[in-house]
Amino acid sequence: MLAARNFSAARQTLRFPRVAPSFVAPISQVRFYASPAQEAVAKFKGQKGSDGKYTVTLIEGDGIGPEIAQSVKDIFEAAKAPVKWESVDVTPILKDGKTAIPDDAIASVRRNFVALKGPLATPVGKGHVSLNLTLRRTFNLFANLRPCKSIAGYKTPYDNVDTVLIRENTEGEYSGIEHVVVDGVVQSIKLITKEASERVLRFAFQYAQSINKKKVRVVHKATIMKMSDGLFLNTAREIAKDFPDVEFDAELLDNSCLKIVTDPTPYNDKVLVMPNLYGDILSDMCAGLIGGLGLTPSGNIGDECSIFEAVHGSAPDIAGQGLANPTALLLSSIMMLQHMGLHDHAARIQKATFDTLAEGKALTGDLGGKAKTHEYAQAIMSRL
Ligand SMILES: NC(=O)C1=CN([C@@H]2O[C@H](COP(=O)(O)OP(=O)(O)OC[C@H]3O[C@@H](n4cnc5c(N)ncnc54)[C@H](O)[C@@H]3O)[C@@H](O)[C@H]2O)C=CC1
Ligand SMILES: O=C(O)CCC(=O)C(=O)O
Ligand SMILES: [Mg+2]
Repeated sequence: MLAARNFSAARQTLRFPRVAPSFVAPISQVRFYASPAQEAVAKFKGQKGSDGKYTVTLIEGDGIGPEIAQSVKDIFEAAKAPVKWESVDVTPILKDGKTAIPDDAIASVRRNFVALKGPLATPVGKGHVSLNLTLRRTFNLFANLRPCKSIAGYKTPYDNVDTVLIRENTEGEYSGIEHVVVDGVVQSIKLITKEASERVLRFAFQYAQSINKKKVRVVHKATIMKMSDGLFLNTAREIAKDFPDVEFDAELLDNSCLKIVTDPTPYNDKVLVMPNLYGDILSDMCAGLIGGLGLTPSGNIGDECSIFEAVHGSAPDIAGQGLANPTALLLSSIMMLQHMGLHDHAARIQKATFDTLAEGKALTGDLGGKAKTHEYAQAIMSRL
């Protein structure tokens, strides 16, 4: 028992090593999601309404979803962001025997071209397939962009983490194609296609160029999955020829994990691109380097529509208690504003957020503070 308590105390110290905000990098000017690659790949097609606002689909999600979505709505209102939310219900329906997203929700995203999404829980073992994956597939959101940057003022073992991870978002190990071969033997199929690989790899190179990262690195396990990861890697080698000014190399996934947690700084000049599950796992790992899942945003990018969401899930352990950190969803909404070309609003909200974090007076519990979700949001709003 004592050992368990000591372990828990040590873990708290490791996870929440707060110090005075001595480390202040010029992060508030950083654009998480630069637009040039977006312009090339998936230009935002939404139009302002007669009220001067863009309509954005809002999927509040499960667990902490409604709490963090409320913070984003409050902050957008305080910042006078020209956004009108259209809330939709994505409780799954059965269509032709398969789990599907309700038609109204699909129509809303198609009409608005952009959505902000809270986390959606997936039952373990039995039950419906992941609605997150279903959404990504429905709208062909082929690239999941997951930037992860140190937060000024929040001290972690590494001060200057700046990883950019791009995850193939529609197939791979997430395909969910499984069957029983015979009793006691199941098979799960990792599906990799050249078409989906090409799309996400091309996006990775374009994105690297647009944010002035010099290198693209494929993270893979083609030593073991010679055909599937082999196809992904070989496709990357082909695509790399179209981008002679971007250096290209590859690394085995297990080695990447070791190296990133040992010292993430050599990854600052690279964009990492990889099959679906590797990106899922590595992005949570990278979040751990900067203070946890409360801080990392993402964008699911497609040709037509794009959906922005936090890297984290529904956090059932803290749901409904006002303990959630809304920063990850807020940074995702900032990526969304940038995607929509609303750069001034994005920059204002981003500055207010990073200044609040750097000051350190109103932090949520995951960052070692005592503020409730709405109190932290209020602190951001007071700077707008
Ligand atoms: N894109 C999505 O919608 C995702 C959905 N999920 C789903 O979420 C459910 C829960 O999954 P878990 O493994 O528990 O992962 P999780 O990401 O929900 O939570 C992991 C840990 O991080 C903490 N955490 C997460 N977000 C936080 C925030 N904003 N502020 C403070 N602490 C935060 C949680 O309290 C928990 O201790 C599952 O049903 C899973 O399928 C998981 C990941 C992504
Ligand atoms: O769909 C899910 O349940 C999990 C999704 C996930 O972990 C992710 O998108 O990072
Ligand atoms: Mg995940």
